[in-house]
Amino acid sequence: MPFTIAIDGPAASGKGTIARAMARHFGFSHLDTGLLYRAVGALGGDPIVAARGLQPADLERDDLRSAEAGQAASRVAAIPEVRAALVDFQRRFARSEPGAVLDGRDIGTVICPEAEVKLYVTASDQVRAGRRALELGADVAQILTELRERDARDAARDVAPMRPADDAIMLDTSDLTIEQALTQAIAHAERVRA
Ligand SMILES: Nc1ncnc2c1ncn2[C@@H]1O[C@H](COP(=O)(O)OP(=O)(O)O)[C@@H](O)[C@H]1O
Ligand SMILES: Nc1ccn([C@@H]2O[C@H](COP(=O)(O)OP(=O)(O)O)[C@@H](O)[C@H]2O)c(=O)n1
Repeated sequence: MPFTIAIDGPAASGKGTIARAMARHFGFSHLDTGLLYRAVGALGGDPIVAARGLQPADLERDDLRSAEAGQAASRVAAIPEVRAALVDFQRRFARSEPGAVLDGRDIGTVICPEAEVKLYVTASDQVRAGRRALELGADVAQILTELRERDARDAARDVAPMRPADDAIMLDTSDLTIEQALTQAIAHAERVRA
């Protein structure tokens, strides 16, 4: 039976960093599900058509990491038909052998409610904006506004809103280094696996 690790949380909380490193640690596959929504937003045109026809090459575009692509992703991610078109691919990926790590907003609640490990990664708004601003070489105040707007939209939408699963372990990385956050995340998963 494959082992699934579901990691959710708001923008720039550190979930991708933790997901990638956990996948490396356990020898699992990793899927950054935010990239699916970023690609649908970046493709333009009818987002439902774009989601239904999404190709692996669409995830390789070099314009997916920008703040604009994040906003476009968050808008198309509120469309039920867009989300529905992406479910099967994510669920299939989650069953990769010997295991998979998926990070996003609805992995523990909707995509993989049966995941063996569920983490909800958070950090204060200020810390998250500081990290993302550093990464993008952008203005912190502007990034803070963008993150808050996106988080509010992601949490308020009717379909698969961003929220911790009832059985998720909360991990606040505000005052943790990447190594400290990772040590806690791996320790939890090792306990579940044992
Ligand atoms: N615990 C941490 N301490 C300091 N910086 C972190 C931590 N976790 C992540 N980062 C940095 O913050 C930025 C955003 O992290 P990322 O994993 O991309 O977040 P998310 O996937 O939640 O958007 C990256 O530059 C990453 O190196
Ligand atoms: N499982 C997911 C993943 C992302 N998303 C949407 O896609 C947007 C971009 O996600 P992301 O994970 O790439 O964003 P960051 O947290 O890296 O900034 C989010 O703001 C959500 O609107 C989603 O709705 N469900």
